[in-house]
Amino acid sequence: MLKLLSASQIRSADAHTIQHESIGSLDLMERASNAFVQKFVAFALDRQTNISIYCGTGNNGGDGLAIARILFKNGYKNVSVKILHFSFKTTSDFDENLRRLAKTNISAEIFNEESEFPEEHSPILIDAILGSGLNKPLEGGYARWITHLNNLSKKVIAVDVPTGFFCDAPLDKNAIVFHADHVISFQRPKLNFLLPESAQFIKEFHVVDIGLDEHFIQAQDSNKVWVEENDIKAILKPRASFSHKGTFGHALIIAGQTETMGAALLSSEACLHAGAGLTTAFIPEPGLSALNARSPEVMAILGDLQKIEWNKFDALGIGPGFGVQVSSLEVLRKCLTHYRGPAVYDADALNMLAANKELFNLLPENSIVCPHVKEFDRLFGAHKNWQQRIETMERESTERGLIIILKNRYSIITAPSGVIYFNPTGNPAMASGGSGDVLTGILTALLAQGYSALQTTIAGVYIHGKAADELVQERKMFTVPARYLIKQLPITMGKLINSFA
Ligand SMILES: NC(=O)C1=CN([C@@H]2O[C@H](COP(=O)(O)OP(=O)(O)OC[C@H]3O[C@@H](n4cnc5c(N)ncnc54)[C@H](OP(=O)(O)O)[C@@H]3O)[C@@H](O)[C@H]2O)[C@@H](O)CC1
Ligand SMILES: Nc1ncnc2c1ncn2[C@@H]1O[C@H](COP(=O)(O)OP(=O)(O)O)[C@@H](O)[C@H]1O
Ligand SMILES: [K+]
Repeated sequence: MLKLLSASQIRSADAHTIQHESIGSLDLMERASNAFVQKFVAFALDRQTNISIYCGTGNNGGDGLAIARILFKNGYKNVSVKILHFSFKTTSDFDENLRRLAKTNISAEIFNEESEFPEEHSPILIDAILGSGLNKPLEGGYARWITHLNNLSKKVIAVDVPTGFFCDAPLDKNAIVFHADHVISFQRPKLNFLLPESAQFIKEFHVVDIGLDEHFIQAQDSNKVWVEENDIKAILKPRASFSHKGTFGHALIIAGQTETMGAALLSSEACLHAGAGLTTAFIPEPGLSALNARSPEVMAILGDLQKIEWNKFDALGIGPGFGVQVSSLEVLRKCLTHYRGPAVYDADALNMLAANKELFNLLPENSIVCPHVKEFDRLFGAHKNWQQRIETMERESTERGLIIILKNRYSIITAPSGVIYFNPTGNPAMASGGSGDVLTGILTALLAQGYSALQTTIAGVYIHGKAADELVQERKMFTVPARYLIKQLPITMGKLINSFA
């Protein structure tokens, strides 16, 4: 897992690396600029393309000047530099890179706040005006120039952080920010890249390693971490030779009503595919033929609550398509009072918990709750922004001992320990009804197999997104309906296990 750092912690990591690695700050800037260019070439395959690099006069601007020189050396001959010299202050590394640029044939123009805007013929703009040093919202000349540049509707690649974009403070939707098609960011994703409010400013971000001291970074005081594939490989265990269905637990999925039986089918089928030894679905009677037709491996308990032998099950998943009527509420109440094993609460189970706070207070420690944003706000109240939601889930997890998954592009997981995990996998092809039901099935299956609630959550959320990523990347699928996701699960899990051997 990689620790996520604030902008000021990254600055300390820069300073530490410079001090302890006998590398000058200028060399670090050169390294960062080289790393940027290595990634950038994929976005400008034609080396004849005109590229305009807009630079400020701080270190982000210094990067821009170095990038111009490195691109030129790499065969991009139509690179031009535009320096927005709005402040008398320059950094020494900016100054030195300006001297180095002067020795090349690259054209560089200087503008001040009042300058008229130059004609812009380049289809690609590189944003090296302001980076992580942003300390107040853009106004005056910066605001005027960025608004103008945004209106040109060019392809924009930002260096480290788009100009005007705060890395850590809550994003204002009316902020003036240089809108970026791609951000090539140094060493770590910045917190706000991972939150949906960034979508209006950034289409895609990429992170490049610039060789900052990883020991120093990992020792920083940050409770936010970025999950990596190796973490999942370390969690998942291969299946032992003499294992049998009893080894992998018996999962109970409580889901579905007549009109939403699909949710029960999807979650129980996902549970089966994610490796539960036995899966039983508690469903209303009209769903039986569909269940048998779709997943003959799955057993059923039909409608009658009294038939559930609670202590028979190693894991429970409740909620998908379950409804919030009195009979469902009765089942949920029974779960909370009669079932003592690990459990996942999703969808309508969460809606009922939101409407019946006394039941919410009965949730045992280490229960997994997996709301999407609407369910989250129903449970915990309205929030102004995602940073507030993160604060709430961190507090609720630590106070109640729960594991909370706030589902999104980068699903966020909070644990009773106070650690906040950001999941990297998943993609917009998953954005259709049923994807969440599959996640519930995966989580229940992992719990049944004996993984701890936290291991289950970190691995389950990762596998869910990774299966969809593989379908998009390897099979070029445009959308990934839930049933395809389910079929991919054993393949994805197999790769994660086998590549470790
Ligand atoms: N060794 C390293 O550290 C490395 C750093 N690297 C690069 O450096 C970048 C950070 O550079 P930076 O700290 O110089 O800040 P930058 O973003 O260029 O801003 C310049 C100055 O603008 C000012 N300012 C802020 N907000 C403002 C506003 N709204 N309106 C007007 N002015 C505003 C503020 O000055 P102040 O207001 O404090 O006087 C600020 O200092 C980082 O993103 C990466 O690209 C890499 O090369 C790797 C090695
Ligand atoms: N744009 C996206 N990028 C990544 N993951 C996504 C995206 N859209 C949806 N998902 C994932 O799909 C799932 C949707 O869950 P949910 O909203 O509960 O769906 P449903 O209840 O309809 O099954 C979540 O795990 C979410 O993270
Ligand atoms: K920038």
